[in-house]
Amino acid sequence: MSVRHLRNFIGGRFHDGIRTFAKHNPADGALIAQVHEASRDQVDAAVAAARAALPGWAALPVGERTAYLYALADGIERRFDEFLQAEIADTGKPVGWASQIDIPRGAANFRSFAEIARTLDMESFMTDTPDGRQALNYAYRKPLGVVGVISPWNLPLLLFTWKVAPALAFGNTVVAKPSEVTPTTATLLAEVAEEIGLPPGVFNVVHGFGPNSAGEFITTHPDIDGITFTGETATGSTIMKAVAPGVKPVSFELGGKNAALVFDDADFDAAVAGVARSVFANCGQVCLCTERVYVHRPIFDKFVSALKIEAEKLVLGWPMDPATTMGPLVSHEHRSKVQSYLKLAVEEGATVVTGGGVPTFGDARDEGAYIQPTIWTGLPETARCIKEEVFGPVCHIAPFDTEEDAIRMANDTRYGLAAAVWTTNLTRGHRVAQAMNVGLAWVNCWFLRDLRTPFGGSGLSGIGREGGRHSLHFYTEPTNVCVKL
Ligand SMILES: NC(=O)c1ccc[n+]([C@@H]2O[C@H](COP(=O)([O-])OP(=O)(O)OC[C@H]3O[C@@H](n4cnc5c(N)ncnc54)[C@H](O)[C@@H]3O)[C@@H](O)[C@H]2O)c1
Ligand SMILES: O=C/C=C/C=C(\O)C(=O)O
Repeated sequence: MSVRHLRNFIGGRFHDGIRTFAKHNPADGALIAQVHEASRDQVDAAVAAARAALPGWAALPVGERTAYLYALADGIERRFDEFLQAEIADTGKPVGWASQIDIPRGAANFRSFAEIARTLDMESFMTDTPDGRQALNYAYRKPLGVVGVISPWNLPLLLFTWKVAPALAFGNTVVAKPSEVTPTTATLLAEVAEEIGLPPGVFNVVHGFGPNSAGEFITTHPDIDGITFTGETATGSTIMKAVAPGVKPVSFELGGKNAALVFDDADFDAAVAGVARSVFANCGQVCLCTERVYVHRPIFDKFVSALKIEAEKLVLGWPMDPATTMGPLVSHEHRSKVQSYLKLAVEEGATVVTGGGVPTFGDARDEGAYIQPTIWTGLPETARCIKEEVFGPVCHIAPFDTEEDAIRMANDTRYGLAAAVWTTNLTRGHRVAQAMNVGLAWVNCWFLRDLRTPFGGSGLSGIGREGGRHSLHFYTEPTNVCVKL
């Protein structure tokens, strides 16, 4: 594959950066792109372009504004294969997953938020007044303004568009920075924006890193009105400090240490298949992935054996091979982090049921960032491997005796993102799901998404919710108008 140059998209035009950095394919280490890092001046220029474009974009009739979003969705689909190849080369994720999840959701995010923006109602109240008359209150919503979007590497296009789409739909303009680890599909989206004639400055893409680079330049910029960020909890904390002087609103989707609870009344095969998916999908690199599995004691041994079989069935192949069910981790740096947990788990006393190391292939994949799917048992609930997010294809399985124990153990975390409950007892399913201290509780499924629902987490997993009208709340500011009648 030829080496692409990924440039910054500012004010509707592509610009070289101050320097370039290399982007490698995590499957075989091949150089795939030179990325143009934006300077502080270029981030300033992007913010200025977004500010200049804001009044015109915000004033467009909603039908005209959303027509651009539908065109962006169509544009992604027109270049589907190019987006797909780029996402796979950047991340190493299997073609089966990327073609069903990442790229379709890129288009769906634009369509869904266009639909939501077109069909919004408005909050209003009739209020009795002391003189026996009435007043009409209504919450008139205006765009937040120039929104800074900072996104991670695990679902690059999906998570980038999950924020860009609502921001644009509700009349904001955007300065967005994709992860330096996965910069390509954001650049392709900028090309689509250019192709469809999106007004210059409405959507700007700058490349770079966090500290002392585009990430920090965005979050500390005085003329940005709010920041929406998905990534690590520690980065969220840094960004909060950066925006504090300007008291800017933030929306944070951060890490997780998500539990799956498997009851003895579950459909056993469905639970095994579902947990295998929630642990190993995308090589464990979805914020929603399960890393702690709690299983009812009567079926514990049987479940551990069955999940081991599922893990060992995974095909660690080339990402573009349709038979591949697990690709490499996103980078060697990330693999080093995951490996440090594989080592730590053993030091902490884990029994390694399967995996625990790096596979060898005897071909160019040995230069890649592959890791074995890994299952542990036997760790105390206080172990670091039970408390800290690994973000790899790993889980610990522990037994529980009662529903109360399961709920207590699942909730014993400072994160609060997602949980999955496996049971055929519907009452129990609702009860346990409602008892989970998380933003997202699934029953007999996982990562089943309706884009109108609130998405996000509590505790260390984030601040606020996005999705449907929850996105409206972040991306707009209401002016309550009270009219005495
Ligand atoms: N809750 C969710 O919805 C969700 C979704 C996906 C990923 N995640 C989390 O994201 C993490 C993995 O992603 P990652 O490693 O790319 O996260 P990360 O925090 O390292 O990086 C995310 C983005 O922040 C930028 N950044 C880093 N430091 C910055 C700084 N000081 N100022 C401004 N920007 C900065 C990076 O360049 C990147 O674009 C995991 O913890 C995962 O759980 C959460
Ligand atoms: O890695 C985190 C996954 C996030 C998923 C979404 O934001 C979504 O499905 O909208």
